[in-house]
Amino acid sequence: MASVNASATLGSFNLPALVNEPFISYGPKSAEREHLVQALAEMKEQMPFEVHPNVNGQDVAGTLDQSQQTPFNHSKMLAKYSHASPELVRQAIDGALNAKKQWSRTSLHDRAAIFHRAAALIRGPYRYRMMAATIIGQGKNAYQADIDCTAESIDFLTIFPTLAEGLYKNQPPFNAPGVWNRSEIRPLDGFVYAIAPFNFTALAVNLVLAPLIVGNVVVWKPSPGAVYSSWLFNHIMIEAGLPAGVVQFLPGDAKEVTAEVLKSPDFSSLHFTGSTAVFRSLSSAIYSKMEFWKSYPRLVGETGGKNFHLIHPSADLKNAVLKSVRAAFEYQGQKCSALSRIYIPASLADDFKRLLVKETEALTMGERFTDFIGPVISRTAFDRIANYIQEAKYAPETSLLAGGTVDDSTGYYIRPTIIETSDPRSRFMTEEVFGPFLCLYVYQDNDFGEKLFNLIDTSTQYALSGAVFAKDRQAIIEATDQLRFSAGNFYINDQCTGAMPGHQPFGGSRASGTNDKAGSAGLLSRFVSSRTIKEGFTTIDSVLYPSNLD
Ligand SMILES: NC(=O)c1ccc[n+]([C@@H]2O[C@H](COP(=O)([O-])OP(=O)(O)OC[C@H]3O[C@@H](n4cnc5c(N)ncnc54)[C@H](O)[C@@H]3O)[C@@H](O)[C@H]2O)c1
Ligand SMILES: N[C@@H](CCC=O)C(=O)O
Repeated sequence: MASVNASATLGSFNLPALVNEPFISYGPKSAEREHLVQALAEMKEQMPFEVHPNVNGQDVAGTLDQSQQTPFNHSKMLAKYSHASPELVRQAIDGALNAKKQWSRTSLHDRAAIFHRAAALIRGPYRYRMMAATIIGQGKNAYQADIDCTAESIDFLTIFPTLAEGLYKNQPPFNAPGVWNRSEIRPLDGFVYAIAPFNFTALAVNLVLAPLIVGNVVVWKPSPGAVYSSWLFNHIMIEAGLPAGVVQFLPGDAKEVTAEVLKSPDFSSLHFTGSTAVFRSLSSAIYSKMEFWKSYPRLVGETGGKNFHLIHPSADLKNAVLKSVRAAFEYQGQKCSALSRIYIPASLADDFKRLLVKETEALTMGERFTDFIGPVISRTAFDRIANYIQEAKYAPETSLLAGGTVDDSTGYYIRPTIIETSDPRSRFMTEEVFGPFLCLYVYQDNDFGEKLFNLIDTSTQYALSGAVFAKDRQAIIEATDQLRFSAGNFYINDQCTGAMPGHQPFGGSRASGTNDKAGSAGLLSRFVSSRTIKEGFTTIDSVLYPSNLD
């Protein structure tokens, strides 16, 4: 019998106050830029690093036959790593279930202390190593890495304990005389399986931490495109005091690891972020054998998008253009929220396109601090996006406005590309590309209203992120109302990317996911299976009620 953690019984603690992690500028001549330059140089000197699965708190050495290249230069390896075998996956599940006996009894405040300690480690001694790992490994510039692996990761680490405390405090409002009703926030039966995407170090952090803070144990398959930053985060959690086995870090063949995980009847939840196709196939596999599981598995998945900007004739043109360029091309369009289709009124079209193209063509590509654009993540992504752009360039209904060229001689570079189409339901306006590709459609000003809203709402299967740009309040009111189900994150006169935990809880519905919102209390509640306790303080003298008496 595991011992009960005593500290919960010796005080009613308050968590540290929430402070949003500020962004760092990394401006010219700043001290932080110098630190980062040094960390990047050191990492390039030391790489490739060796990464192995980490099970029950130990690295389990295997054959280093996998590699994570840097997308800036495909001849350079950031890390060599080994895959978890099916046998190791089984050991990891057993170890996690064993670790759960104590972790599920550990008080929220002790779990929170580990989270806050990890936040302090990222804020302090690990900041520049995390930055360098995310920049070199995932192809980000300094700003994109900072908002991700430091600011957003730290925000998840500090906000989850506070959100969990809110769940804990959510107690039954009624107590009859002589009765005390209580809700106990138990973790799910079994273990949670987390599968992470490559594009945000912080999203892996979210996938692991949300189940963890409410007492679950997590078997985690990181993305092959983010192995090193993921390993580093796991290492930080261990250094912060996370007990062995609570998180099992399992880089591996996605299908093989998943097949092994789904052989365990103790699988209780899939926490997934990635493409719609993969989440759908996993959901089908899980739903197809419901009688096999010990409980009803919770499926939580945040997936793809075809995100829009709708420009009204009254919009501030410059603001709309500049934010559209950022939304479409920051991090090479490899954000699930990236702008990918834009609707422009005919009255603004010439000026809008002129400025849009000018600003896009001015963006430089490369590895320098001054470069806004970096490479796409991998050879597979490069080939897929390059082929897509080729098809878009030569389709009969399109014309190329900017970009359209690619270069994989050193890294996986694709010029930010803008295509105009005369067919608003063409595949270029409806399919996710997940790269630096923007499709533009010019509508007649008179069509702003039901006809256009209906087009935006029904032309794709996705409903992740979108924005309206207008000065006319009535236009804003109508768009906000009519596009209610077209985006889980809706922006007014702001770009459709850049959601931050605790500010804009993020997620979409329809084919974009289960919309449980990363970094929200709603998400935590998906990993909770509460127990209601009723305690009676009074005794009774008779079986009969007064209504039974003569
Ligand atoms: N909605 C969101 O919050 C959000 C956030 C980030 C990324 N995304 C989406 O993620 C996608 C890009 O990320 P990606 O390229 O890493 O996605 P992906 O679907 O290719 O991979 C995601 C994860 O699934 C694993 N995987 C792949 N095939 C699998 C299989 N058959 N079985 C089990 N696991 C499998 C991968 O190894 C990886 O760990 C885009 O579609 C993007 O929109 C969504
Ligand atoms: N928080 C992010 C989520 C991006 C998904 O990949 C954003 O909205 O930019």
